[in-house]
Amino acid sequence: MIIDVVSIFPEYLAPLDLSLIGKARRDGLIDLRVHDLREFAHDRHRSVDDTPYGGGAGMVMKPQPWAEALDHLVASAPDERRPRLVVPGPGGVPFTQALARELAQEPWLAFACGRYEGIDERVYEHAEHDLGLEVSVISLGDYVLNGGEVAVLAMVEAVARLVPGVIGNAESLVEESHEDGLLEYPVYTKPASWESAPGVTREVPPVLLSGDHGAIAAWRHQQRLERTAARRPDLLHASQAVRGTAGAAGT
Ligand SMILES: COc1cccc(COC(=O)c2cn[nH]c2)c1
Repeated sequence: MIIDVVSIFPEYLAPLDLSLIGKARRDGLIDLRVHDLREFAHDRHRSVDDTPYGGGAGMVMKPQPWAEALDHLVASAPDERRPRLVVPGPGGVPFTQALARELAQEPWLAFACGRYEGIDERVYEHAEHDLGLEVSVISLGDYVLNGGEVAVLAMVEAVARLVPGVIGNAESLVEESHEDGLLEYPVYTKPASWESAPGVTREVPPVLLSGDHGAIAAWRHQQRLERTAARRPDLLHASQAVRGTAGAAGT
């Protein structure tokens, strides 16, 4: 998988050199390239933003530097291949584990890190209609960051770890939160009996020490249901909603 990231703060993406993602890059599983948007701004101040037409507070990112950066990425491709363009933004579709799985199937992703009040809309039009890119505006959540870099760190980590070979134990990818619509069960490790404070001992649930794998699986599933009901009832209702409509249709 090829991942390009364009940002006015390329050093923000340095953490992607670390740990599992860094190893995946060294192993050649992921080819990640970070580009400084200012390389494509040619005026004396290498400006990438200007005041918004129509008025309003803040600044908007100019179209030309972005268009030149995207043109450069596409031109760098050896053949007709095109990246899928992802623009993290508060106005995007929700980033979910399902969308991470979808992006992990893409051979080439390009992330555009917006800042200020956003990127001139004509950049999205240029990418889609002049470059023929699929453009996805994706939101991490309903809050506003100063720029897309932090969102890209999260999205790249969520996507890259799904690329075969990046995570050694593929087993651990299966039983995770959101893989099947439920949150994960509580986990424990040694010691079985732990003195958490003077005179206070905390035990591991006995079922987990029983060796009865059926009982353990049942307990874990029950824990997942209880946690999801408590913390994410929307996830439960979503699945019930689907069942409900199916039920209605089936009546
Ligand atoms: C594309 O233009 C902009 C403008 C401003 C900030 C950002 C960064 O993204 C977010 O703020 C965000 C991402 N998910 N939830 C919030 C992008």
